[in-house]
Amino acid sequence: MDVDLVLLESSLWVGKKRYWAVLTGWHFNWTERDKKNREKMTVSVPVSEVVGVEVSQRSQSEEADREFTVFYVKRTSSRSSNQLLWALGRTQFSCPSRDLRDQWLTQLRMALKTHSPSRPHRLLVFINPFGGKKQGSHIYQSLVAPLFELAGISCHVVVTERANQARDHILKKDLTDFDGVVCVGGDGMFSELLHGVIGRTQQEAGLSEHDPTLTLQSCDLHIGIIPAGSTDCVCFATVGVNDPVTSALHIIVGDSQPLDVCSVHHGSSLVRYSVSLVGYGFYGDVMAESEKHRWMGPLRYDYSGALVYLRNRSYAGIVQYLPADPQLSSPRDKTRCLSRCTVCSKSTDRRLLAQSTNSSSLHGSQFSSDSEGEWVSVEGRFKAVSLTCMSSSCPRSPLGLSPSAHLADGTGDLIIVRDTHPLGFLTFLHRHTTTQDQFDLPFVDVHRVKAVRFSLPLGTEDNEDEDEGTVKDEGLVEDGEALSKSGSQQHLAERVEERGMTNDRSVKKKDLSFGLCCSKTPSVSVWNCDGEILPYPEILCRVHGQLVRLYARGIEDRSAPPFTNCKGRAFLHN
Ligand SMILES: CCCCCCCCCCCCC/C=C/[C@@H](O)[C@H](COP(=O)(O)O)NC(=O)CCCCC
Ligand SMILES: Nc1ncnc2c1ncn2[C@@H]1O[C@H](COP(=O)(O)OP(=O)(O)O)[C@@H](O)[C@H]1O
Ligand SMILES: [Ca+2]
Repeated sequence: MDVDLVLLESSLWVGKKRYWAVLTGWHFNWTERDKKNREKMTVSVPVSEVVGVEVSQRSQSEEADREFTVFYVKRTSSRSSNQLLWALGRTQFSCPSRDLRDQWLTQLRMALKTHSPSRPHRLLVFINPFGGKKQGSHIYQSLVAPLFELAGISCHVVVTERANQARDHILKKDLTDFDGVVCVGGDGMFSELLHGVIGRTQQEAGLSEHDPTLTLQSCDLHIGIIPAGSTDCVCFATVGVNDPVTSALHIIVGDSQPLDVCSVHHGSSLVRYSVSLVGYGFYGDVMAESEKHRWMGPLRYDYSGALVYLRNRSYAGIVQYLPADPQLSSPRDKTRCLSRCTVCSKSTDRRLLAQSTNSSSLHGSQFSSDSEGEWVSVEGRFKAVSLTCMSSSCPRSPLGLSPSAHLADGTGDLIIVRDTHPLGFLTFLHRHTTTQDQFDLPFVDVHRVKAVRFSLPLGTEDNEDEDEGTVKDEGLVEDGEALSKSGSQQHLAERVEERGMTNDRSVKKKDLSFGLCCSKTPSVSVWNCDGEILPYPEILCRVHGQLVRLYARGIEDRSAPPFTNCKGRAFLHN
């Protein structure tokens, strides 16, 4: 166990008040002392949450030469939503002498280096100028860049000019020197970084992303998200709030949150990765519809949601799933995955143990779905079939698609909403916006799973006019191009283009939502994969535990302070 040794202590002044300041390896505390030297309130900042230390910016004077300012993470509540935000706290201290000020500066900076070693020094930042309300560049320049500068982080900034530029950059360019990659944008922009980072890591490890049975190499390069998109679900579900300053501070302090990732395959090819939503039926139709209304900004989802709801469609399908171990957790256990989650920690322990006992290392080893248990099959008509690796909470749905899902337990939650009357489905949807249990409905089932397969019943008219065989042999599909292993790429690319399967969501494509104007009700829907539309109804999804790491720490439990008062005095949380 680490001993909290005192590195430096002295009397310091803040304004006209005198404090006794103590720096240990882990905390910087300052306690007010009254004239009789009695201790009053203590403010305590974990060293890991100190953003930076500066000498006084005031013009040179003897007084200014004795001052230094400490910048640190300060927790506040948002007035409108009562969510926990992080802001920049600052306290200016005055020392009895310049020598002592220099000692404080040296010791604080040294403590930061030694006790907060995972901080990034150099970041590659991608800004999508068209995401959400098109505020990405402004948000970065006005709120984030000054904080990174204060923390001594140097950044290479790329303002994207096309979809997939960020992904391609990460896949192809030299990234030596970068500690992490950051996106300023929405879930689509995050997805670009996700694909870049996972793809690059597998290339370097010599692993094929196309084989769903292979255990992929987990990625070292961290991903940061500055929310500036429409849903910003990944940020909300991993930080607890969509606030650029809060996210920038999590990046600065070098937080590290492992995240489960689902790989989505069609035939023998990887189609995409997902962390939040792989959804068929309602969510697929909403995404397809919303692309026609992108000009509305984030409101396009509310509008399209209402339109799709009114269409009242359901789709036939066969859902098969591989259940996760029910002893470990359940999607109905009413728990929440919070910072330092024990369910996720146990999953980390199991992974470490597996790595240490498997001499050939876990990575690259085969996931045998046979030895992983029995597949369960459900056939029927569904309003929606969704798989999420995490809660997928977002401002529209503060507890999310699956409130008890875990960020890093190696499982996903499969939510099956069978065909029901419109009012029932409305109740289900509406419960996403309240604290009522959306799974406590007779037409809804939820399962914690390791893998899911979806297929169409024999004889279903797949509104894809062409032969399935051609598609099956082709590869990873992105933005209308087939990044494939083999096959008639041009043919597939044309088909994808025709149906509007594109990653460039700012470009309006041909209607693929089979709107109200069509006389024939479609028998198949599309998949919404973290906001991208997939060109195949028949897919296989596999959850990869803790495949990537974000600059986040999960949602902080407001009832538990981030540090403990070991000396039993009255503490004021910063
Ligand atoms: C009567 C009230 C109905 C309210 C329904 C609320 C259900 C909300 C669940 C939202 C889950 C969101 C999961 C995240 C998905 C994102 O990856 C995706 C792309 O986001 P972005 O790149 O920021 O545009 N967003 C969606 O799929 C939006 C779904 C909206 C459904 C109404
Ligand atoms: N410069 C650009 N022009 C057009 N599309 C872009 C650009 N940069 C990124 N994109 C794409 O825009 C899509 C949506 O971006 P995102 O930042 O997620 O915003 P939103 O949340 O509003 O959908 C992403 O899928 C991304 O690939
Ligand atoms: Ca999970």
